[in-house]
Amino acid sequence: MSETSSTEAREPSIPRQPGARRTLLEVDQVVLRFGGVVALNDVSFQIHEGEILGLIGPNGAGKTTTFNVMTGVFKPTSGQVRFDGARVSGRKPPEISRMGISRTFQNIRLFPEMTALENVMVGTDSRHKTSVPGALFRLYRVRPKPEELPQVTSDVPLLRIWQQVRRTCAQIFGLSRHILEERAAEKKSLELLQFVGIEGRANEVARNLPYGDQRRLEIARALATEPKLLCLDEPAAGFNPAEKEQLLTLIRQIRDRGHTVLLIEHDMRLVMGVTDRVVVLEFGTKIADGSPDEVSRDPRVIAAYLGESVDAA
Ligand SMILES: Nc1ncnc2c1ncn2[C@@H]1O[C@H](COP(=O)(O)OP(=O)(O)OP(=O)(O)O)[C@@H](O)[C@H]1O
Repeated sequence: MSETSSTEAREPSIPRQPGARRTLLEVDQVVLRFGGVVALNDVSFQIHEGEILGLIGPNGAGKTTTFNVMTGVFKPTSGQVRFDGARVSGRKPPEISRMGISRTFQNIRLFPEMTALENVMVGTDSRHKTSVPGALFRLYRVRPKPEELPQVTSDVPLLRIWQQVRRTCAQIFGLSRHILEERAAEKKSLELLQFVGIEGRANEVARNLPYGDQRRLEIARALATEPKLLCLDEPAAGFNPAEKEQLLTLIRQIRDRGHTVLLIEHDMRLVMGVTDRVVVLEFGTKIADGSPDEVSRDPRVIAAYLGESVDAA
């Protein structure tokens, strides 16, 4: 399980109301200034374990900036973010990823020359135990499980003997932990490609994939880090209605796999259809926090969306 390396920053556990879900992430009075621009103005909200929380607001409201503060890209001017009882603010993005927060980007950021499978395998790296020297020099050997041993399958006598020798050596001397981790990563990555519905594209180079598949691939890569909290930044951008419908189902399935989800999205039908709760920002300030139904009837939210009802927006 992801555990922070330093214990000194561990905060007292966040109080929990009887019967209430555990608070997984807490944004606490966060202010972020870029020179004279106040991008986030005393923003506070919580994300509960197992929920799908929508983060909405008009353009420039501060949604992506909130993601960036949560994932360590920006350090808040004041206030802090706590995740799973530990302070996030001030940590580097890779460390925050290991703590269990993962994200996708508004503008897709894949490794364009790598295959879909390789892109997802990169995501599994943060969970590997073997260091670079350990991998290069095969420093660590572990006793493999029976199914991990080299198989003896050939009918050609000489080849069969060679396979038998390899199997016996693996039984006696063990196998490189790096090799076993790579094999497990490949298996897990293939399963994730299947989960997001693009297993047939595993060996295609990412830049050649259709746009919708690139978005799904980003989600698979983010899931490969085994996040407790997955942050999706406008995952439906550029999707047609049928693709949005599939995405809605996928987001629910992600939650059902045990991940908590934070969703930034402009498509209100999607937000209202999939979220349990919605936080609304306007000009860097939180103006509403409630169920999709409550928020869509909130006069301040309606005014923020230029007088239209949220459904219409
Ligand atoms: N690196 C930066 N430097 C200066 N100002 C920034 C920076 N990043 C964001 N801002 C400003 O912070 C404010 C919030 O921007 P942000 O991108 O978080 O909004 P958003 O709600 O995600 O908008 P959109 O829906 O258009 O993506 C905007 O005024 C933006 O110009």
